[in-house]
Amino acid sequence: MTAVFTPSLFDEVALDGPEVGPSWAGAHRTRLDERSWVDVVPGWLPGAEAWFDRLVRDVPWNQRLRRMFDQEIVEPRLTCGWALDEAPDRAPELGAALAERYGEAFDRVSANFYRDGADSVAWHGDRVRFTHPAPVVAIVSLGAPRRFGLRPVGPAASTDRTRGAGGTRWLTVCGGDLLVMGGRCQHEWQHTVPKEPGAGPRISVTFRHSDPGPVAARSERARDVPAWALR
Ligand SMILES: O=C(O)CCC(=O)C(=O)O
Ligand SMILES: [Fe+2]
Repeated sequence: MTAVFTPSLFDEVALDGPEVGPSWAGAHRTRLDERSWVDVVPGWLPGAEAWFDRLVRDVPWNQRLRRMFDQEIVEPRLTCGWALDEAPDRAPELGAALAERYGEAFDRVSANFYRDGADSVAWHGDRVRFTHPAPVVAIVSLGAPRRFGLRPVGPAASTDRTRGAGGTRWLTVCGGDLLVMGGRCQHEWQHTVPKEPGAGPRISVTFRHSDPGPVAARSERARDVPAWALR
Protein backbone atom coordinates (compact mmCIF):
# COMPACT_ATOMS: atom_id res chain seq x y z
CA MET A 1 0.00 0.00 0.00
CA THR A 2 1.20 3.49 -0.76
CA ALA A 3 1.92 5.61 2.28
CA VAL A 4 -0.50 8.49 2.67
CA PHE A 5 0.87 11.74 4.00
CA THR A 6 -1.36 13.06 6.78
CA PRO A 7 -0.28 16.55 7.84
CA SER A 8 -1.81 16.36 11.33
CA LEU A 9 -0.05 13.08 12.13
CA PHE A 10 3.22 14.48 10.79
CA ASP A 11 2.85 17.58 13.00
CA GLU A 12 2.25 15.45 16.05
CA VAL A 13 5.32 13.35 15.41
CA ALA A 14 7.42 16.49 14.92
CA LEU A 15 6.13 18.02 18.16
CA ASP A 16 6.54 14.89 20.26
CA GLY A 17 9.85 13.84 18.76
CA PRO A 18 13.18 14.49 20.48
CA GLU A 19 14.24 18.12 20.29
CA VAL A 20 17.36 18.49 18.14
CA GLY A 21 20.31 20.01 19.98
CA PRO A 22 22.34 23.06 18.95
CA SER A 23 24.67 22.96 15.95
CA TRP A 24 28.17 24.47 15.97
CA ALA A 25 28.61 23.99 12.22
CA GLY A 26 28.59 27.71 11.32
CA ALA A 27 30.73 28.89 14.27
CA HIS A 28 32.98 31.83 13.47
CA ARG A 29 35.28 33.75 15.84
CA THR A 30 36.09 37.42 15.31
CA ARG A 31 39.05 38.80 17.23
CA LEU A 32 38.08 42.33 18.25
CA ASP A 33 41.67 42.96 19.31
CA GLU A 34 44.44 40.87 20.83
CA ARG A 35 42.52 40.42 24.10
CA SER A 36 38.82 40.27 23.21
CA TRP A 37 36.76 38.11 20.89
CA VAL A 38 33.20 37.45 19.79
CA ASP A 39 31.87 34.16 18.41
CA VAL A 40 28.81 34.08 16.18
CA VAL A 41 27.04 30.82 15.33
CA PRO A 42 24.24 31.45 12.81
CA GLY A 43 21.34 29.01 13.13
CA TRP A 44 22.73 27.53 16.36
CA LEU A 45 19.36 26.59 17.82
CA PRO A 46 16.85 24.43 15.97
CA GLY A 47 13.26 25.11 17.05
CA ALA A 48 14.04 28.72 18.03
CA GLU A 49 10.61 29.95 16.87
CA ALA A 50 8.71 27.55 19.12
CA TRP A 51 10.92 28.46 22.10
CA PHE A 52 10.32 32.16 21.45
CA ASP A 53 6.53 31.61 21.54
CA ARG A 54 6.77 29.60 24.77
CA LEU A 55 8.93 32.18 26.52
CA VAL A 56 6.73 35.11 25.47
CA ARG A 57 3.77 33.24 26.95
CA ASP A 58 5.23 31.60 30.07
CA VAL A 59 7.95 33.86 31.52
CA PRO A 60 6.82 36.20 34.33
CA TRP A 61 8.30 39.24 32.58
CA ASN A 62 8.84 42.42 34.50
CA GLN A 63 10.05 45.90 33.68
CA ARG A 64 12.80 47.03 36.03
CA LEU A 65 13.35 50.50 37.45
CA ARG A 66 16.93 51.76 37.53
CA ARG A 67 18.21 54.55 39.73
CA MET A 68 20.40 56.92 37.69
CA PHE A 69 21.79 59.64 39.94
CA ASP A 70 18.58 61.00 41.53
CA GLN A 71 16.21 59.79 38.82
CA GLU A 72 14.33 56.54 38.41
CA ILE A 73 14.50 55.25 34.83
CA VAL A 74 12.18 52.55 33.54
CA GLU A 75 14.22 50.05 31.51
CA PRO A 76 13.06 49.97 27.88
CA ARG A 77 12.62 46.17 27.77
CA LEU A 78 11.21 43.36 29.92
CA THR A 79 13.48 40.96 31.82
CA CYS A 80 13.58 37.89 34.03
CA GLY A 81 16.43 35.88 35.57
CA TRP A 82 17.03 32.44 37.09
CA ALA A 83 19.65 30.06 38.39
CA LEU A 84 20.46 27.66 35.51
CA ASP A 85 18.71 24.69 37.12
CA GLU A 86 15.54 26.72 37.72
CA ALA A 87 15.46 28.35 34.29
CA PRO A 88 12.71 27.46 31.79
CA ASP A 89 12.92 24.30 29.77
CA ARG A 90 15.70 24.23 27.11
CA ALA A 91 17.90 26.65 29.10
CA PRO A 92 19.49 23.95 31.33
CA GLU A 93 20.20 21.77 28.26
CA LEU A 94 21.67 24.74 26.35
CA GLY A 95 23.73 25.84 29.37
CA ALA A 96 25.25 22.34 29.44
CA ALA A 97 26.10 22.51 25.71
CA LEU A 98 27.75 25.92 26.23
CA ALA A 99 29.67 24.68 29.29
CA GLU A 100 31.07 21.79 27.27
CA ARG A 101 32.14 24.05 24.41
CA TYR A 102 33.60 26.92 26.47
CA GLY A 103 34.79 25.13 29.60
CA GLU A 104 32.81 27.50 31.84
CA ALA A 105 30.19 26.46 34.38
CA PHE A 106 27.37 28.71 33.23
CA ASP A 107 25.00 28.99 36.20
CA ARG A 108 22.93 32.14 35.60
CA VAL A 109 20.34 32.70 32.90
CA SER A 110 18.54 35.93 32.14
CA ALA A 111 16.15 36.83 29.39
CA ASN A 112 15.40 40.18 27.75
CA PHE A 113 12.18 40.75 25.84
CA TYR A 114 12.36 43.59 23.29
CA ARG A 115 8.65 44.00 22.53
CA ASP A 116 9.32 46.11 19.43
CA GLY A 117 11.94 48.43 17.96
CA ALA A 118 11.38 51.02 20.71
CA ASP A 119 12.86 48.60 23.28
CA SER A 120 16.65 48.52 23.56
CA VAL A 121 19.69 48.14 25.79
CA ALA A 122 22.14 51.06 26.02
CA TRP A 123 25.93 50.75 25.65
CA HIS A 124 27.30 48.81 28.64
CA GLY A 125 29.67 46.11 29.86
CA ASP A 126 28.00 43.33 31.85
CA ARG A 127 28.29 43.46 35.66
CA VAL A 128 29.97 40.05 35.65
CA ARG A 129 33.16 42.02 34.88
CA PHE A 130 33.29 43.07 38.55
CA THR A 131 33.96 39.48 39.58
CA HIS A 132 35.67 38.01 36.50
CA PRO A 133 38.78 39.17 34.65
CA ALA A 134 37.63 37.48 31.44
CA PRO A 135 33.98 36.41 31.62
CA VAL A 136 32.31 34.46 28.83
CA VAL A 137 28.79 35.77 28.09
CA ALA A 138 26.63 33.75 25.70
CA ILE A 139 23.48 35.21 24.11
CA VAL A 140 20.86 33.20 22.22
CA SER A 141 18.63 35.33 19.97
CA LEU A 142 15.01 34.41 19.35
CA GLY A 143 12.41 36.15 17.22
CA ALA A 144 13.07 39.15 14.98
CA PRO A 145 16.55 40.20 13.82
CA ARG A 146 18.21 43.12 15.61
CA ARG A 147 21.43 45.07 15.26
CA PHE A 148 24.09 44.38 17.90
CA GLY A 149 26.92 46.88 18.38
CA LEU A 150 30.35 46.53 19.99
CA ARG A 151 32.65 49.46 20.71
CA PRO A 152 36.02 49.66 22.44
CA VAL A 153 36.45 51.51 25.72
CA GLY A 154 39.54 51.96 27.88
CA PRO A 155 42.87 50.63 26.58
CA ALA A 156 41.29 49.00 23.51
CA ALA A 157 39.78 52.32 22.39
CA SER A 158 43.02 54.26 22.58
CA THR A 159 45.09 51.66 20.72
CA ASP A 160 42.51 50.85 18.04
CA ARG A 161 43.13 53.46 15.38
CA THR A 162 42.60 51.21 12.40
CA ARG A 163 38.86 50.74 12.21
CA GLY A 164 37.43 54.25 12.07
CA ALA A 165 34.33 55.57 13.82
CA GLY A 166 35.91 54.76 17.18
CA GLY A 167 36.31 51.10 16.23
CA THR A 168 32.58 50.34 16.57
CA ARG A 169 31.49 47.03 14.99
CA TRP A 170 27.92 46.21 13.99
CA LEU A 171 26.37 42.84 13.33
CA THR A 172 22.83 41.55 12.90
CA VAL A 173 21.63 38.74 15.15
CA CYS A 174 18.71 36.62 13.91
CA GLY A 175 16.38 34.14 15.60
CA GLY A 176 18.32 30.97 16.46
CA ASP A 177 21.75 32.64 16.34
CA LEU A 178 24.25 32.40 19.18
CA LEU A 179 26.64 35.24 20.02
CA VAL A 180 29.36 34.73 22.63
CA MET A 181 31.62 37.47 24.01
CA GLY A 182 34.89 36.53 25.68
CA GLY A 183 38.37 37.61 26.71
CA ARG A 184 38.31 41.25 27.87
CA CYS A 185 35.06 42.07 26.04
CA GLN A 186 33.10 43.10 29.15
CA HIS A 187 35.99 45.23 30.44
CA GLU A 188 37.43 46.83 27.33
CA TRP A 189 34.42 46.80 24.99
CA GLN A 190 30.78 47.75 25.42
CA HIS A 191 27.78 46.35 23.61
CA THR A 192 24.29 47.59 22.75
CA VAL A 193 21.02 46.64 21.05
CA PRO A 194 19.87 50.07 19.83
CA LYS A 195 16.33 51.16 19.14
CA GLU A 196 15.33 50.18 15.62
CA PRO A 197 12.03 51.59 14.32
CA GLY A 198 9.89 48.87 12.75
CA ALA A 199 11.72 45.92 14.34
CA GLY A 200 9.60 42.97 15.43
CA PRO A 201 9.63 41.34 18.88
CA ARG A 202 12.88 39.66 19.99
CA ILE A 203 14.04 37.74 23.06
CA SER A 204 17.65 37.26 24.07
CA VAL A 205 18.53 34.52 26.54
CA THR A 206 21.90 35.12 28.19
CA PHE A 207 24.12 32.63 29.99
CA ARG A 208 26.75 33.80 32.51
CA HIS A 209 28.95 32.24 35.15
CA SER A 210 28.84 33.71 38.62
CA ASP A 211 31.59 31.73 40.33
CA PRO A 212 34.96 33.41 39.79
CA GLY A 213 36.69 30.09 40.49
CA PRO A 214 40.24 29.80 41.75
CA VAL A 215 41.49 32.90 39.92
CA ALA A 216 41.89 36.01 42.07
CA ALA A 217 39.18 37.80 40.14
CA ARG A 218 38.34 41.08 41.83
CA SER A 219 40.42 43.20 39.56
CA GLU A 220 40.00 45.11 36.34
CA ARG A 221 43.75 45.11 35.66
CA ALA A 222 44.80 43.49 32.43
CA ARG A 223 47.92 41.87 33.84
CA ASP A 224 45.70 39.72 36.08
CA VAL A 225 44.09 38.04 33.10
CA PRO A 226 45.24 34.44 32.89
CA ALA A 227 46.52 33.33 29.49
CA TRP A 228 43.85 30.63 29.18
CA ALA A 229 41.15 33.27 29.36
CA LEU A 230 42.28 34.98 26.16
CA ARG A 231 41.91 31.94 23.86
O1 LIG B 1 19.80 41.34 23.89
C1 LIG B 1 21.01 41.24 23.67
O2 LIG B 1 21.46 40.66 22.68
C2 LIG B 1 21.98 41.87 24.64
C3 LIG B 1 21.53 41.77 26.08
C4 LIG B 1 22.57 42.32 27.01
O3 LIG B 1 23.49 42.96 26.64
C5 LIG B 1 22.44 42.03 28.46
O4 LIG B 1 21.47 41.42 28.87
O5 LIG B 1 23.37 42.39 29.19
FE1 LIG C 1 25.02 42.99 28.15
